[in-house]
Amino acid sequence: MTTRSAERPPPASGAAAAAPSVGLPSLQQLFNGGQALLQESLRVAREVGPRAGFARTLSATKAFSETARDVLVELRNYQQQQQQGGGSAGSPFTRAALAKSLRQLFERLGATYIKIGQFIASSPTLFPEEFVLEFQKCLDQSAPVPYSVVRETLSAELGGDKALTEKFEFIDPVPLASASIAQVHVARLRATGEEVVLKVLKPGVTDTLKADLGFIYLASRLIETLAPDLARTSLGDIVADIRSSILEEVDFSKEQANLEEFRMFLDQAGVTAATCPKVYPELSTRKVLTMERLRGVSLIDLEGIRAYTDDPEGALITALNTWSLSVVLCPSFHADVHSGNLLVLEDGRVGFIDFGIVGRLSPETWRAVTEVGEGFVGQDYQQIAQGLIRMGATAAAVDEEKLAADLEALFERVRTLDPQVVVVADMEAQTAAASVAVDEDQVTRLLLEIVDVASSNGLKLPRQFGLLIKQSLYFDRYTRILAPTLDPLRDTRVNFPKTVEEAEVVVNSQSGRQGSRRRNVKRGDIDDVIIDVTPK
Ligand SMILES: Nc1ncnc2c1ncn2[C@@H]1O[C@H](COP(=O)(O)OP(=O)(O)OP(=O)(O)O)[C@@H](O)[C@H]1O
Repeated sequence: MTTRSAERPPPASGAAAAAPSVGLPSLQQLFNGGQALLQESLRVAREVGPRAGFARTLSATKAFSETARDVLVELRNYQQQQQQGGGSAGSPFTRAALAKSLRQLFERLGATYIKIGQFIASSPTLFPEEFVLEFQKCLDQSAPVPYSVVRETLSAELGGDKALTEKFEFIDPVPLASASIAQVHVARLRATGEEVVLKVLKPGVTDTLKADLGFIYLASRLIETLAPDLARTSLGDIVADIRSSILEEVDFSKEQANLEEFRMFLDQAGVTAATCPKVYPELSTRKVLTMERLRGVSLIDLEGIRAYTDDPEGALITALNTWSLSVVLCPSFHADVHSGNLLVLEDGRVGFIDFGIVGRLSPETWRAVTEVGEGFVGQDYQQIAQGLIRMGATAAAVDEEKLAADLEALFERVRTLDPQVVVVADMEAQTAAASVAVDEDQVTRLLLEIVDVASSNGLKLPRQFGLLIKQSLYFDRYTRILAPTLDPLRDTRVNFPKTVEEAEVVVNSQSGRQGSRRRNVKRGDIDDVIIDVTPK
């Protein structure tokens, strides 16, 4: 991850920086900004290249016109209903309707925009509720590319056809999974007979990303130039954050590093009941990630889990303990523990997969999170309020008492939430999937409520906090499914270490070892920045 300052585009020479507090830019500012923009445009155009840029423009035009057509149809239906005196159709002019059209457009625009959609979905501290909820539905399933194309990438990345045949005894031409950016194939290593999976970047993704991100960057600069007021809402920061987060996901060497970091943490903490795929660095590049295949079932597949362990509750506690220990002891934490990424393996261990999105916390934020956690355990809402105030950014003083009261009311509601949103064990696969979707939607709604309480009290919370809480809420849901009678905050089998020292005590008591297992944690270059989207 990068810091905001490292990624932030340089200010247009004078235009944005010297913007007046209200009104239109002066001619001189427009001239300066325009010049800078022209230079940027030429640079981006050079980076993208004429072919990629042209092809992208064509496909984007098609996506825009399809979406415009859909919006027009909705508009016509709405008008007809209004004329007939009916009123069941929702107005196409609401923010929710706009969010829906935008989500459909993003799906049509493909990889970059699907990733942006996912970024919006996971950033309730940044975007309005309607958009966060709508973009949860952003589908990341795309048609698989033919194996011959995947094979070309594998060959180019791993040393040619001959090397492929030497290294792999078998590569399954039918993909295990296919998403917008990557496709996953099962394979077997010739040398050891080990079963692996190959996560392969789809061809053309990088060109599309360059073209799209270049366009988005230029659009944000154009807005900054034309509307200096908006420039002061940190638009550049948001674009920079989106850009760095997307680029991280398509560079598999980053995911490799995240996996290795997590494995090292498991090893040093002596965790044996959970694992993540081992990476084969000699068979991995920026476009190909070769890793151990984990065989198992999703953490919410209660019936499937029972085939591997007679203690589903124990599996959940292992997942929970491992994840919370990693937040404290590992430089990064898994920031996408949705049900497809947490497995119960055939040998009963818990498997974490997909480390494309990770979070990192600065020491300050971690201290504040600790305070919030302590307050939560002791139901001390004053303390939770203090922690939130410490980690957030405020323009004016926050009324601590009122924030504490609002939080108490919110958590009361959370506790009494309808617990019947569970996946029934013997459901047909499709029905089960639908239930889970509802479940994940609830998780997001809860998070939005917390963010809402904070912002209605004048607090802006860092994006990393949103990521952290979202994972906690996922675990809360899994508890309702796997261990409805478990109270994680009071059960002595569940550990929530609040500091590195406490985490080490947990580790030592589990392993019977003494001494410090503290990693050389570098938390200084963390990007838990607060991005302010409110016009000042
Ligand atoms: N190490 C592994 N062992 C077994 N299956 C795996 C492994 N890695 C990935 N898969 C399978 O491939 C699918 C896609 O992998 P992954 O989640 O890493 O890709 P992704 O592009 O980030 O997908 P998504 O956006 O759905 O999370 C997983 O849901 C899982 O079914």
